[in-house]
Amino acid sequence: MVIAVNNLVKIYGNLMVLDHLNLEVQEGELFGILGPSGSGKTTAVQCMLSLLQYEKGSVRIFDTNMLVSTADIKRNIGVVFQEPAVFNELTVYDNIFYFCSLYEQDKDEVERLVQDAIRDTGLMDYCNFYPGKLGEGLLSRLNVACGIVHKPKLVIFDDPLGNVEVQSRNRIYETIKKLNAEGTTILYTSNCVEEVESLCSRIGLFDKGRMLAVGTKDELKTMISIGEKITVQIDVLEKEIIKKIEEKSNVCMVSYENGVLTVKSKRGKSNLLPLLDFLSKSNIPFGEVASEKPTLKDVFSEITGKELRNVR
Ligand SMILES: Nc1ncnc2c1ncn2[C@@H]1O[C@H](COP(=O)(O)OP(=O)(O)OP(=O)(O)O)[C@@H](O)[C@H]1O
Repeated sequence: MVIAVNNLVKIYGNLMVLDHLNLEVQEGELFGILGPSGSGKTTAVQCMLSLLQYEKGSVRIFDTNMLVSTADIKRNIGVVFQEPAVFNELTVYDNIFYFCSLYEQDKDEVERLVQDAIRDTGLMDYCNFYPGKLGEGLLSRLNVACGIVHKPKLVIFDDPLGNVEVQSRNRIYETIKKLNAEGTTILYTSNCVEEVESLCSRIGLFDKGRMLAVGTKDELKTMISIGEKITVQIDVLEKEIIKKIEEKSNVCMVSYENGVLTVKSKRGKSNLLPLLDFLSKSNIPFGEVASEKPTLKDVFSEITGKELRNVR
């Protein structure tokens, strides 16, 4: 176990931000914490790293109690927050060099690690730039490079991307996947479903400071009742027909808005062919048809009743 969080409680005034949080991340995992804005993700990360004090509970990282004074395991942890933590008076190269030298004394080794980080984050053409001259995407890449340059065994990314443009976003995803493939354990927090779904091997659905469900994306999708979502374009649909569709076995939700019929059905046999057959027999002309499996967004909203942000 690389991270073991046990019954963590953090209170601000009357607000219990972390409500007996439990979390286990195993060696080699790319574990995602998916939760809406304000659910307590950053607070959880800061408590885990002993950057914040908490009321109750314990945090063990690499089998050691994580305390403010626990300096020796910090060498093995890299942290990337969304807000870039770099020096504006140092160039891109010097920033990465500085952060690496905090952990590594051997100059040649530092040089080698810095070159690796520059290559992995695609900053080769920007080594002599100052952070103030970089756009948001490149600044984010520099922030990542500074957090991972010393090749820690665990990297924690706390919603690192904000509104970063696609090219830098994809570059950072590639960097994270490569780190993980090389054996680095990763904890990644986000409120973006697509991001967590495509990156993470195991995901914890998180709200109000609690872990609601944990599993692979496929495991999480089997936890809800919806098995299939069908959408059909129909210009005009009478209420009577909608009622008949609602009455069909296996159907759990029907809506008709802006010329689109949506039918959600329970797991089991697909409803697609019977539905199209029913529409044809009822002489209802229809256009484009789509059938999709539930997404993590559906899982989250069924468990919490809340919507999560989708693709950025
Ligand atoms: N220093 C503080 N004092 C009081 N309340 C705080 C403090 N820091 C955070 N909070 C509150 O704790 C809750 C959780 O905040 P936190 O930043 O951990 O959430 P988050 O999930 O990381 O959100 P986001 O994705 O927007 O960063 C919020 O309601 C926030 O207002």
